[in-house]
Amino acid sequence: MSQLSGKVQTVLGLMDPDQLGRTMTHEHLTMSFECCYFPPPVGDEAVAENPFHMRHMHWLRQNPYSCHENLLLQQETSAVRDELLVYRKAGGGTIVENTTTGLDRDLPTLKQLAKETGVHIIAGAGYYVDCTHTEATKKMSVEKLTDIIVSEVLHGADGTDIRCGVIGEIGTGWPITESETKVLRAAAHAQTQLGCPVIIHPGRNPAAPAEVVRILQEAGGDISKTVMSHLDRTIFDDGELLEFAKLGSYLEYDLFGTEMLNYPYNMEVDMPSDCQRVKTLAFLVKEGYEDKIVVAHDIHTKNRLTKYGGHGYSHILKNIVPKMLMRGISQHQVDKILIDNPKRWLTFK
Ligand SMILES: CC(=O)NCCS(=O)(=O)O
Repeated sequence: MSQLSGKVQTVLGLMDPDQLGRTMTHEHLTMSFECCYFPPPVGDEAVAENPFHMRHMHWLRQNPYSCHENLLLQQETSAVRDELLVYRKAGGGTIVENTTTGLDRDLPTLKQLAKETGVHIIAGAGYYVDCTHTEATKKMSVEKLTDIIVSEVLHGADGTDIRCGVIGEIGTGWPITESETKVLRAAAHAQTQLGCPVIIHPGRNPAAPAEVVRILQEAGGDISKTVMSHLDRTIFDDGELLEFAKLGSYLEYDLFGTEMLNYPYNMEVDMPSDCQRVKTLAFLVKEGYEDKIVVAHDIHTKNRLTKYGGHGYSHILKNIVPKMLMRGISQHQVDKILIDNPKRWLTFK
């Protein structure tokens, strides 16, 4: 038994899991999403240069990835601080900050935000998707990658003594690349050593989540301590969703607040509305998965902050919870989704 056993690890240190409270399991507070810039539609280049005006709000919601400045969430620490204070007032306790290597992780800023706002912040270890892996990362063995991830949890990351409390979001695409496969194996090996939670960003194909689970399992990973993120843009068929749910990971709906007509990274996808997300949660609850659901907003662009007319980090607590209750999810089940499930997942074995 390690000293982490039975605890959760925030950027301010070890904590009793009962202190977590309501938890968003997938957010970003400071990061860059420049790696995923997507050119604007032809004719919209001028708007993309300077979209932060009321008249461009709709454009920005529809094309969030087509404006370089919108991808620089790390420029908004002051606005994020204000939002976290609102989150606390709205009854929020904890945020799992999923920024890993490749997305400009900034642990000192996370620590400062935790101190200033009283929100518990849990930082992520490991690597984002292949296009952000450096040549050095791509050359590393699984053993070396494992050592780095373990060290980020036990000793601190990015040259600091600030420790990560979760592995991920580990980034994967579709098909999963060789380098991403090595990182997945390393995440599984590190999880075996540490008994810690893991969270995955799957590729944008309905088969991607199950393939990730297969690779993790083969490497000895604990799927019951793993969250599969972004299911709202990945699996659309109820039958396929139930097949995936049987594999035993936590099922994360983490794009609450995102409403867009065209999802640029996969034009086949019709991004669901929040009402459709709630309907899917109610379906999963009815099918017996209330102990496996977790939720979040995955804020990763500026336009989703309230400062820019977005929904902010309190949208689920303020607007989605009442809708869940209206659609037949009980208060007890809501508490499982917001408190009990994240707590179980985040507690080191
Ligand atoms: C930061 C991040 O990876 N967000 C997910 C964006 S996606 O469009 O759902 O893949």
